Amino acid sequence: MTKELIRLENLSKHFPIKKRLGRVTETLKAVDHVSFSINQGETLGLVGESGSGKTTLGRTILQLEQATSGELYFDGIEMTELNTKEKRALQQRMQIIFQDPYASLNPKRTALEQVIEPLSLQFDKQEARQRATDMLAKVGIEGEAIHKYPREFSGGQRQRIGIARAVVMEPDFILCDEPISALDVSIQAQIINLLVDLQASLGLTYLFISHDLSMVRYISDRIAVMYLGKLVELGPTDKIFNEPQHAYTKKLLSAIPVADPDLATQAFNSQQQTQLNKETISNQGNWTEVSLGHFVLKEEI
Ligand SMILES: Nc1ncnc2c1ncn2[C@@H]1O[C@H](COP(=O)(O)OP(=O)(O)OP(=O)(O)O)[C@@H](O)[C@H]1O
Repeated sequence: MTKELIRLENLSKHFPIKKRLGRVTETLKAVDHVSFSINQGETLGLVGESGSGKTTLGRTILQLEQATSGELYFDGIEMTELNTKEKRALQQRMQIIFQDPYASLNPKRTALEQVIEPLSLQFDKQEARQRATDMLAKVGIEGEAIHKYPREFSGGQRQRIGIARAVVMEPDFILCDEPISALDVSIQAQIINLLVDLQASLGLTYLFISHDLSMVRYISDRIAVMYLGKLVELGPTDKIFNEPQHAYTKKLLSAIPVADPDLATQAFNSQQQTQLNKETISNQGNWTEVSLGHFVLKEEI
């Protein structure tokens, strides 16, 4: 049975823009009244051109940014109202995989130490070491390699360590923020396959941000399209690619080479999934459901 893990209702994140004499004269609406839900075990692809608000939205969901307004539910709990201790407890269940694994890893720590670190608060030394070693093996870093430093690994191997570090905490949700865009094309598919395997074996839920629409198409059950801080279209992957509705989505898709249709394998169409998102979105007005689970913003931006 499908279970909703994350729900956003009218979530906004605005940044003040300081102009003359340090006075706030304008606001940048990086995320503007965004509503959708993500189900357990699902991969929701998040696309949009640079600056459309994808990373800010992801960071706000993880509570690394404080929402300006709106509601954010994680496993049924409204997160924006929690105190720091309660928030931390929930944040353990959410992790992030960054674009640049080199920047996110500590250059002075070995692969094993990097993965032990988040475990050390929760487990004794021996248990943390065993769990870290097992997780590294799961992502393909084994034997003497676990004692090497980030600079001694290739980009793909470093991303494997970054993934091990995120997954070892047994999270429910992972924000994958451009996890392959810094890697060689030849390595990208391996990392994507690793993410897919881990999702299947551990029941992970992904919000997958990427500029690479072919990859988003391959990995995502549904796709959300952002434009200037707003969600403009949301639907099953095949609908977004084959029958895009919003002018911006059409433009975005027309800018890429036609992706291999064989890659679009995971259209996500369960009735229940549709109902959950219908409820969330229909509250906001101004949306049309063009086909089952496929929503388009009516207003012009
Ligand atoms: N801390 C901040 N302070 C002020 N403005 C910010 C901050 N973080 C992001 N922004 C602005 O918010 C807007 C959305 O940025 P964001 O990084 O979320 O977009 P994005 O879609 O992820 O872009 P990219 O694909 O290039 O990563 C941009 O105009 C950005 O300059």
